[in-house]
Amino acid sequence: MDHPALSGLGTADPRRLLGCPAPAKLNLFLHVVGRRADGYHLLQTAFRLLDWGDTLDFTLRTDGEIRRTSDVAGVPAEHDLVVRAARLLQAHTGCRLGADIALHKVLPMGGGLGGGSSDAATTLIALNRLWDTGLTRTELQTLGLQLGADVPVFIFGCDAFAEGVGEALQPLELPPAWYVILSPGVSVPTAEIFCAEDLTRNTPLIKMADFAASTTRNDLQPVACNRYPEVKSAIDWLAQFAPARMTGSGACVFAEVASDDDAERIAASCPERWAAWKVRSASRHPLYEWL
Ligand SMILES: C[C@@](CO)(OP(=O)(O)O)[C@H](O)COP(=O)(O)OP(=O)(O)OC[C@H]1O[C@@H](n2ccc(N)nc2=O)[C@H](O)[C@@H]1O
Ligand SMILES: Nc1ncnc2c1ncn2[C@@H]1O[C@H](COP(=O)(O)OP(=O)(O)O)[C@@H](O)[C@H]1O
Repeated sequence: MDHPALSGLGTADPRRLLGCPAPAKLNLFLHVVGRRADGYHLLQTAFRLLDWGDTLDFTLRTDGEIRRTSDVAGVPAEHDLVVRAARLLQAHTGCRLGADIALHKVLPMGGGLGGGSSDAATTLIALNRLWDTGLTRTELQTLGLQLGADVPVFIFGCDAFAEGVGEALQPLELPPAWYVILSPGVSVPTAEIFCAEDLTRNTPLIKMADFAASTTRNDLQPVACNRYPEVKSAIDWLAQFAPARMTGSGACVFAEVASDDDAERIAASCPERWAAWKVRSASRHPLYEWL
C-alpha cells in the first residue's frame, strides 16, 4: 500500500478514517454485446485502475446520521453516491451508527473515469470497516451494484475483464503503463449515450485471452463523438502521439504512452481549452487489503 493518501490511515483514532483513496478507472475497450429486458446493456470491457483519484474522510457518528461535510459542485448531498452508499450499507446491515463524510473531488464528473462509482465503493469499504459491519468483498460488490454498474469493480479491487452489465469480473494481468488523459471540457451523460438509436448493440463476443487494444474498440465512442464534437477533436489531437480512445461513455479520452517523460511532454502541450493529466496505472485498489 504505497498510495500517498494512505499515510494517515490506520493510525490511532478508531473513530476516523482520513484520506481514503477513490481511484479512477479507464475502459481500455468497451463492446456492447446485447441488451437486457430492463434496458440495461450487456457489455464486455477491460477495467484498468489508475493511481489518481478523489479522497474521502470518514468520522464516526453515534446518532445514526449520514452527513456530507464538503461541497461538491452540482451534486446535492442527497443525490451524492457517497451518501447513498452509506445509507444503503446502513439499511442492509441494520447498523445504527452514522458518519460525517468529506469528499475531496479531483476527478472530472461525467468523464467516464468512474469517479462517482469509485467514491461510492470507497464509502462501502471504509464504512464496513469503521462500523465493523463485516460484509465480505463479494457481498459488498453485490450491494454496490445497486448504486451503479461501475461500482463493483472498485470493490473487486484489481484490473478486470468484465461482462454482464460490468459486474461479472475476472482479474486481468496487465503490465504497468503510463497514460495521458484529456478532458474535452464537456460532460457526457451515460444514459444519453446508451439510449442513442445509432448505438451498435451486437458486437460479437470475444474471449478474455484475445483482448488486445488493436482488435477492440469503444462502441460508445462514435455516438459520443457525433453528439459532442469536442470529444472527437480531443481524440484526433491525442492520436498524433499514440492510439487514442474514449473511456466509458466519455467525455475523457486517453492514450497509453511509453514513459513518464512522454506523458509529461504530451500533457504539457495540450491545447489550453482542455485539461490533461499524466497518470500511472495501479494494478491494485489502495484499500484492497481492507477486505
Ligand atoms: C459506461 C460505463 C463503462 O464502465 O462507465 P461510465 O462511462 O459511466 O464511467 C458503465 O457501464 C456505466 O456505469 P455507471 O456509470 O455505474 O452507470 P449506471 O449509473 O449504472 O447507469 C446509468 C445509465 O446508463 C445506462 N446503462 C448503464 C450501464 C449499462 N451496462 N447499460 C446501460 O444501459 C442506463 O440507462 C442507466 O440508467
Ligand atoms: N460522488 C460523486 N462524484 C461524482 N459524480 C457524482 C457523485 N455522486 C453522484 N454523482 C453524479 O453522477 C454523475 C456521473 O459521475 P461520474 O462517476 O463522475 O462519471 P462517469 O459515470 O461518466 O464516470 C455525475 O454527473 C453526478 O451527477
